[in-house]
Amino acid sequence: MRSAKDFFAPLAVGAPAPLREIPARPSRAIHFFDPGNEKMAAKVPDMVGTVDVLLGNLEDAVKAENKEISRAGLVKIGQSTDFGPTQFWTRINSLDSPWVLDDLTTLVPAIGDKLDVIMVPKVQGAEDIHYIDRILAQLEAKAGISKPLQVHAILETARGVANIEEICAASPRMQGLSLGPADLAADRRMKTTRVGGGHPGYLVRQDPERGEDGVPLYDGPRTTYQQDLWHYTIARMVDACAMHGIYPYYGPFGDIKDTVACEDQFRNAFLLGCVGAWSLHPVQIKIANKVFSPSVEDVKHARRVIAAMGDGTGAVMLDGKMEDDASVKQCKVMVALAEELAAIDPDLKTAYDAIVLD
Ligand SMILES: CC(=O)SCCNC(=O)CCNC(=O)[C@H](O)C(C)(C)COP(=O)(O)OP(=O)(O)OC[C@H]1O[C@@H](n2cnc3c(N)ncnc32)[C@H](O)[C@@H]1OP(=O)(O)O
Ligand SMILES: O=CC(=O)O
Ligand SMILES: [Mg+2]
Repeated sequence: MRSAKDFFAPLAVGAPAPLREIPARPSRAIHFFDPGNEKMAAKVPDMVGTVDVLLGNLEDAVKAENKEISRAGLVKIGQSTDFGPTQFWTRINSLDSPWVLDDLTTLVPAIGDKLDVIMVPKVQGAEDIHYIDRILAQLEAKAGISKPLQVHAILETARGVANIEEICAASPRMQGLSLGPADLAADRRMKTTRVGGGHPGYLVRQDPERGEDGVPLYDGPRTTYQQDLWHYTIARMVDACAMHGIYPYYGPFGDIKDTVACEDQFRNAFLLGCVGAWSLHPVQIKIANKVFSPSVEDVKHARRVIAAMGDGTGAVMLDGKMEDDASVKQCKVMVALAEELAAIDPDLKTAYDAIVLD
């Protein structure tokens, strides 16, 4: 572990100084595209400004024989696109793969000044982040890059979950974590074959009714309630990220056609503290943008509480409910997010500006 005094020192002579704080940039949808797929790649320039993050994916979902084509496609897109307000990320291949070294040594010199964040899959522990941290510093120094690249780790191994705090704390480059439910399910030997989302078998059942003699009637009808397979991991990820000042994200939802369940999964993540989710198909961008933007009703309520609370101390009654120092802090989280999003999303700005406090 590095000492506190050299934590923010560059790891290579000539590399940019690490960031002291990770900027809170809107990232409601991290939209995945394969830069080697001509049809998808052709859509990228027109998607700028419609999505918070465009991510050129080089890892899983890119066939082994296409890895070089996708990498070259990403360089071309990076060099020829003006990303404006949209962040530009990539997901590199895993650290044990034959492609990752070429990913890094190609991408950083060619488009390192355009890339905001490098997503690293299958991170197991701090040692993986330390490896990336040093090599990025060397490549940034060689390429004369002035803005440090940030690093995002996918939480998709059991060891990664066990080491989550040390991963978050491993480098000042750490921007956030995403849940990777597909690889994590495989690594944990969970018995779901889905890419994220729920499972009808993971449920609790209503207690049986009792007869007049008090004996349970086990053969009567009983409602079942499907539970969230990912609750524990998402909550753990949110705490680790909040503790380290970085950002948690829900990952992929593979049932592209089930837009309703996708919205539910994203909303659960939003309510628990995530700032965004992955979009695998254009249809999921709209869902993420909606879910991860506070509703007009929530922003209105938050503003009313803040107004009613004056200096933010004490307790008041509003609509029959007690509000105090703690609830005003919750409301400030909501309003701060609304303000960040309004700054980049004109429709949201109009909707939030139209709020009139009763
Ligand atoms: C577990 C994990 O690691 S998840 C992360 C890795 N997976 C990914 O990145 C998957 C990314 N997405 C995809 O590959 C595709 O969306 C698929 C395979 C899921 C579905 O693809 P398709 O069957 O072609 O979808 P569909 O027919 O609805 O596509 C409609 C149009 O949107 C385009 N499109 C589909 N997905 C995307 C995308 N992610 N980005 C941009 N355009 C897209 C298609 O090229 C097609 O274009 P066209 O109208 O010009 O023909
Ligand atoms: O990479 C994502 C996953 O779910 O696996
Ligand atoms: Mg994965």
